[in-house]
Amino acid sequence: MSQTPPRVKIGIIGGSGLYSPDFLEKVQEYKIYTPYGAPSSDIMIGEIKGVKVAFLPRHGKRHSIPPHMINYRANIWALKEIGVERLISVSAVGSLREDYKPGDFVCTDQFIDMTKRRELTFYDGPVVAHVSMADPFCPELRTLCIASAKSLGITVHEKGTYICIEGPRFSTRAESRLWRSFGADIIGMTLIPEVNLAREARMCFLNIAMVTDYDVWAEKPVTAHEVARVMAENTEKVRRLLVELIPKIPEKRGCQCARYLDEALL
Ligand SMILES: CSC[C@H]1O[C@H](OP(=O)(O)O)[C@H](O)[C@@H]1O
Ligand SMILES: Nc1ncnc2[nH]cnc12
Repeated sequence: MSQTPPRVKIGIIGGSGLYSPDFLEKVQEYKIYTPYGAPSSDIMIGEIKGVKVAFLPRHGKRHSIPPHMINYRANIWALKEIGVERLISVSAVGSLREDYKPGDFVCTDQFIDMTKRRELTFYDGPVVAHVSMADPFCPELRTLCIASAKSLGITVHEKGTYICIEGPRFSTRAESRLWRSFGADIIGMTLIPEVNLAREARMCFLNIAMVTDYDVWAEKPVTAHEVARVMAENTEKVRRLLVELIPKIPEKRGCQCARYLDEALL
């Protein structure tokens, strides 16, 4: 393991089924210390077509960390520490509507937070921050992601509201019907507080959601094994999308993601 990590502007947080950066070249691992403790694993840094990329599996390399126990603050802090400005999070999600089918991708554009007991901010006082979350995802990265998916022939839904539940259990049928009535399109357990913390860290944030199941509003209840199986069948598409997308990301940011914090601090 190397000691001092290089500066890296693009980061990926892998979710269920995406535990290794085997789509990167020249990968090296770095241990990063944070004031919040250890991130989910060592940070792996490699390259795609000459572009440096950091990779971190949020559930750990062997999926040993459940969604409610992930140290989200340590993960975002560690990525910020090595220079990450643009963060791509990959998630397995259930579908809450018929036309978002298992195997489809969703470029998430909104979220609803139903989590209950997570550390939601880097600003616990005395410095107080209320960041705007009206538009939580980077418009530049979303446009590039949608274009890249289309160019590869991957079915991508250009919008989707992700409802984040506390987990680790799946929803009841009544809850699943309720989430649908809220207007949510997809469901998962990990977007919150990753996306909030990334904004507080002045990062651009993109969520690539891969539909693995129809949750439980449809007839058959979802199981963790089903999610893992569908994700395993589709991770190759995720890898191809990342390899297509990342070299297209411009060096300079043209969005306002880095500036939201300026208007948030009291
Ligand atoms: C393995 S089933 C539920 C699990 O899968 C999703 O993980 P991720 O968002 O990291 O891809 C979901 O949020 C749950 O954590
Ligand atoms: N149906 C579902 N509910 C919550 N998280 C999920 N991750 C994948 N499928 C899910």
